[in-house]
Amino acid sequence: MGKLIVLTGPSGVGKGTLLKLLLENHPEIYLSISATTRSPRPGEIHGQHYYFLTKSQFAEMIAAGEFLEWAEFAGNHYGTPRKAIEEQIAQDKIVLLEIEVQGARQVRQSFPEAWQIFILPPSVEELEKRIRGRGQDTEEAIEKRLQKAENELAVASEFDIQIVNDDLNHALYAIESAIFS
Ligand SMILES: Nc1ncnc2c1ncn2[C@@H]1O[C@H](COP(=O)(O)OP(=O)(O)OP(=O)(O)O)[C@@H](O)[C@H]1O
Ligand SMILES: Nc1nc2c(ncn2[C@@H]2O[C@H](COP(=O)(O)O)[C@@H](O)[C@H]2O)c(=O)[nH]1
Repeated sequence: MGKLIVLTGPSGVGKGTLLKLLLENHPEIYLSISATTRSPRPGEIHGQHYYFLTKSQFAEMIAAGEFLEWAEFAGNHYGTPRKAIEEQIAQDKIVLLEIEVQGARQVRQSFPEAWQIFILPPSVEELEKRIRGRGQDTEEAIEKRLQKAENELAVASEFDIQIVNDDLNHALYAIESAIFS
């Protein structure tokens, strides 16, 4: 059987940036594509970055039990489609989820053998700088995400390992060591 790795942590901490580098180094890793009711950001493609769904399509998937986990985050819904994950794990693959904290907690319940990595910012000030610097969210969305971050950072110790994303390459190396050692 393969293994399930969960990358979690507050919005803007650099999960997506680290993931991209990780997949460049290890193309054999299968990255789960989430569903969301959020609108696409410029350049985001349906079926590649997310499955962009309407609220009713998302609700239908919940009702049909098609999510491994799902959560409401900063005004939108996000969920991990179950089928692809189960298929890839059955094929012995390393499967990676990049999800927020409530979803990661659900995975802990349903998939206790999953290895959960929490990414921390060097400071809250730096986290805010990164979310703002990304320049892709409205002021309202940024405020919601920063508020959420406070509670998320408080539970970092629940997860198997905590990695500070200060220097990008150091953080990447720490993730690779956690997954492959
Ligand atoms: N180590 C780092 N040092 C400086 N800037 C960084 C670092 N890692 C990521 N960033 C920058 O921080 C911003 C947010 O990164 P990213 O979008 O990867 O965060 P995220 O955790 O995936 O956010 P979300 O959960 O909202 O998708 C980006 O502009 C990225 O270039
Ligand atoms: N619980 C889940 N969280 C998810 C999933 N896919 C992404 N996310 C997390 O949502 C926030 C916001 O993402 P953004 O793309 O709008 O910036 C971020 O923390 C993601 O990790 C999912 O399937 N389930």
